[in-house]
Amino acid sequence: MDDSKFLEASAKHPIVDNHVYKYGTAGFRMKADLLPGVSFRVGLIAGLRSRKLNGQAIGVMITASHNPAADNGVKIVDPMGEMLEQDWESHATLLVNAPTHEELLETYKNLASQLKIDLASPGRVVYGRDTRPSGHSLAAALAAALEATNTEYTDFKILTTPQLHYLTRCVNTEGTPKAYGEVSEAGYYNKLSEAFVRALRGRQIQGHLVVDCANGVGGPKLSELLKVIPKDKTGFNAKVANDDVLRPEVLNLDCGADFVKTKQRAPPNVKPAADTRYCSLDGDADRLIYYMADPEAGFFMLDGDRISSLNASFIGDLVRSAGLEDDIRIGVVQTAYANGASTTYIEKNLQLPVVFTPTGVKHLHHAACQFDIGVYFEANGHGTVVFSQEALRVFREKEPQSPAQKDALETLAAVGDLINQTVGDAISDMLMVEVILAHKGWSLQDWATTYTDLPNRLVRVEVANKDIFEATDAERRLSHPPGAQDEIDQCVRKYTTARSFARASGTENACRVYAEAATRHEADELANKVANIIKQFGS
Ligand SMILES: CC(=O)N[C@H]1[C@@H](OP(=O)(O)O)O[C@H](CO)[C@@H](O)[C@@H]1O
Ligand SMILES: [Mg+2]
Repeated sequence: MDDSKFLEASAKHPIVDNHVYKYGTAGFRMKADLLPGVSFRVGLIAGLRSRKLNGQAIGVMITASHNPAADNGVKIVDPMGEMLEQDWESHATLLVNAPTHEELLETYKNLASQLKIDLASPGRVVYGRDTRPSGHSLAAALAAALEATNTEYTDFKILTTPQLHYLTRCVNTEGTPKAYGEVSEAGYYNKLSEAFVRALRGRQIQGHLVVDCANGVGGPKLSELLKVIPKDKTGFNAKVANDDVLRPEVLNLDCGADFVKTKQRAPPNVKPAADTRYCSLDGDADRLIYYMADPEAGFFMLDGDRISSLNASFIGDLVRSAGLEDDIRIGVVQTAYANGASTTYIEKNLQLPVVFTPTGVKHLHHAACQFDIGVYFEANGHGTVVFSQEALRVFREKEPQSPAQKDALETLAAVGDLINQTVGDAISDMLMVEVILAHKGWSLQDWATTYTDLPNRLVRVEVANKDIFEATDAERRLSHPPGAQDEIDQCVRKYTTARSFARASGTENACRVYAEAATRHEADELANKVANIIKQFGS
């Protein structure tokens, strides 16, 4: 490695003084003007990680998802499309915070020797970005680090986050028995479209679907996909809404999955009509929320918990029809934010085990991989279904004993291709929901009647230092500060069926309080009481 080349490139991409950076749940995410130096340094760490993993390609995605247009973020993707391994988050934090260019070079070399990485060995990085205007210069800063360290790279330009995860896995499995797909954006569309047709098995999708794309990257990408989906074979009639990517100021503004979930209403420019299905993606197309205008209830939302239980119900039935119920273990993974009614429905009605993990999809994904088929979604609509290699092999190779078994096995194999195995993917999840509704012959109303949500409230509480709040038991209880959990427990005990917890956010300097109770009034009251406890302990 050429030290002077390294220092010269680094000097052109300084970090901003007096700012402490931390690799969090969503990588490094903040105002875009703080990020060029960070992006450069992420290039360094991605190159190191690739070299550590024998030259397998590492992915980097430049996006700030549902945040405003002025923000951006840089996130690292491991070879199979998973989130960066946890130990490496602290390496990334260490490297990004090196105060001078010389100290950066020293930290880089120290990390390499500590982790036994040969800096002369080949490294490879692939990257993409969402539609934010700042993405272009952040990609250039990333490329500068890759150039300076002789790391091979491919710029896949504008992509959804899940597309970048898909491509990372494709690059690393190309030409092997585990080949995940063709290494191109077109390959992604063809794979989804083909699996969609196969999963429908001749069924026609009824009615219309309006897709709010949050004025983000999902808009143009969904339009590309719709060009290759055969309408005659699927009946799929989707209209793309909020797909203006030329005006950055409208990105995620009064639209998108995060807006719909947190405001519990449709985007003002989408006026739900009866008999039409609606869904919203977020700014980088990895979250999905469905909704409708119910003739009686008005606006009605079908969130990540509903998408999760719909998938679990469908896949559970298929596994039974295929005669595989004794061979394949299906499990559902949720966080403490999942509505208690969904958990009860999955355990009691669907008879499937539910496991809880801390917030953040990396935790859910990991837990889901412990099952042969693991279904995981956060309530906010981010999630997917993961199939073990063994399960996929059984679907292909098991000798069917009846036409019904054959049908179920073929549907399961198609579903395995349709669902993005690398990460939650709003576009792939949406096709999956459409397939399931077509199979069940369900409208959104039918889907909505599976269970009734418990009234709930989520409150954000500003505190001086959120880090004094430490959680345990899948973040359902506070271990610190001492005494806080006792007070929460006392509060909750005053209600007959209620649940509440508080935790420090992993993405913002604040705490979140969640409460669930038998009535709307009780849920609000409990959330406010617990929020007050957090304020007291946090001041
Ligand atoms: C209650 C909630 O929705 N929390 C979100 C939010 O995490 P916090 O750690 O709560 O800030 O952002 C995460 C990243 O997008 C997402 O995984 C998570 O579900
Ligand atoms: Mg997102």
